[in-house]
Amino acid sequence: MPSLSQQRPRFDSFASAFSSRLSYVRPSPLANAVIEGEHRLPLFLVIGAQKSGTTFYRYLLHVHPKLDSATGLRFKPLGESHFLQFADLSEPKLREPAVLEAYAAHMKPSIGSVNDSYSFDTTPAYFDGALRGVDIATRSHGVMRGGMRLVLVLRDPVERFHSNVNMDKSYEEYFGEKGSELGVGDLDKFQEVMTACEDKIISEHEMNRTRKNPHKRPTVCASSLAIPIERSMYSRWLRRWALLHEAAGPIHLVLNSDLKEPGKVLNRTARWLGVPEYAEKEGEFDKLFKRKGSKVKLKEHEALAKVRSDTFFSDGGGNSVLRKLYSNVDRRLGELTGNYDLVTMLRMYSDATEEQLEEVRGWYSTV
Ligand SMILES: Nc1ncnc2c1ncn2[C@@H]1O[C@H](COP(=O)(O)OS(=O)(=O)O)[C@@H](OP(=O)(O)O)[C@H]1O
Repeated sequence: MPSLSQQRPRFDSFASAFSSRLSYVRPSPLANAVIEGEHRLPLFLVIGAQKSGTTFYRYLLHVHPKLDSATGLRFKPLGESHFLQFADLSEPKLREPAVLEAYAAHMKPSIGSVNDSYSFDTTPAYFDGALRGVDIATRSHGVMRGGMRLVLVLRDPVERFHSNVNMDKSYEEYFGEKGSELGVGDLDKFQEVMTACEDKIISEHEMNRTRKNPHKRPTVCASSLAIPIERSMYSRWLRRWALLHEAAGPIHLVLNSDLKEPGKVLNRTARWLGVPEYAEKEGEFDKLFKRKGSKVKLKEHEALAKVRSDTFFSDGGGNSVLRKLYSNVDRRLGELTGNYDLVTMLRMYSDATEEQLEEVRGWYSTV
C-alpha cells in the first residue's frame, strides 16, 4: 500500500481542483442561519452507504431533546429529505433565499420538539452523490457555507451487501430469482449474486472510463448494491467529501457496530456537536430497539454472520471465498480508479478512534 506521504500529492491535487470549483459556489447569505418560524436548515448531514444503520441512528439522535429529526421530508417513512439530490439546484441557485427556504421546509420541526432544537438531514444516498452528474458535496457546501457538519455511517461491506440484497427485490431484474430474499440458508446464492455483481462493477467502470466520463453514475446494481462494498469507492467518495469539508473540522465517524451501544454513540455525537450529553431514561433504548424491530433483526443478523463466518471466514489461512472476491474487485478497481486506502482517509479526515480504524482495517484484512 502506498504510504501516506506518497499519497499526499495526489490528495493535494484533488484538493486544489475542488477549491477552484468552490470559488464559484459563493456562500449564501442565509447559510447557517436558523430561519425563524417553522423552518430551519439542518445543523448537520448524516451520510453513508445504504443499509448501514442510518435509520436507527436517526431515531437514536431524535431521543436527544436538542436534536430533531424533522418532518416535512420527501421520503417521510425513511426520514430522508433527498433535497440536495433531487431538487433542481444549479449552483447559482444555491444563493437564492427561496431555495434555502425550500430546503428548510423539509426540516420542519416535529410535534413537541423544543424551540431551540437543531434539525438534521439523514440521507444516506448523499454519500455516493459525488459520483453523480451533480456533486452533492459541492451543493451542501454552497448551502451551508462550508460550516456543514457531516456524520459518516459505515458498515462491514459483507454485512451491508447482504442487507442490501435482501432489501431490494428489484435486483431480480438483473439476477433473476437469485437476487431476492437471500436468507441464512442461501449462501451459495449469495455468492453467485456477488460474483455477478463483481462482473458488472468491473464492466461498468471500464465502460465509464472509456467514455471519459468518470462522474457518470453506474446504472446497474453496482450503484447502491455492490460498489459500497468496495474499499476504493468508499475512499473515493470520502475523499471528495473530506476535501470539500476540510476547513470545517473532522467528519464524525459512526460504525454500525457502535450502534449496539446506543447511549455511548449518542453522547459521543452530542459532544461532537457541542450539545449537552443525554442521560438515558431506564430502558429507553431497549424500547427504541423494539420500536424499530432492530433487536429482532440484529439477532437474525448475528445468526447469519455466524453461518457466514463458519462457511467463508473460518479457515484462518486467508483462503476465504468472500474476502478473495472482495479483494479481487478492490485490486482491479484500484487499477482503474487509483488506490485510495479507506483507513488512511478516515485517519486523515474523520474523528475515527484507533478502535474504529482497527475494525475497518479488519474488513479488508487477509486474503
Ligand atoms: N442498533 C443497530 N445496530 C446495528 N445495526 C442496526 C441497528 N439498528 C438497525 N440496524 C441494521 O441496519 C440495517 C438498516 O440500515 P439503514 O437503516 O441504513 O437502511 S436504509 O438504507 O435506510 O434502508 C438493517 O440491517 P439488516 O438487518 O442486516 O438488513 C438493520 O437491522
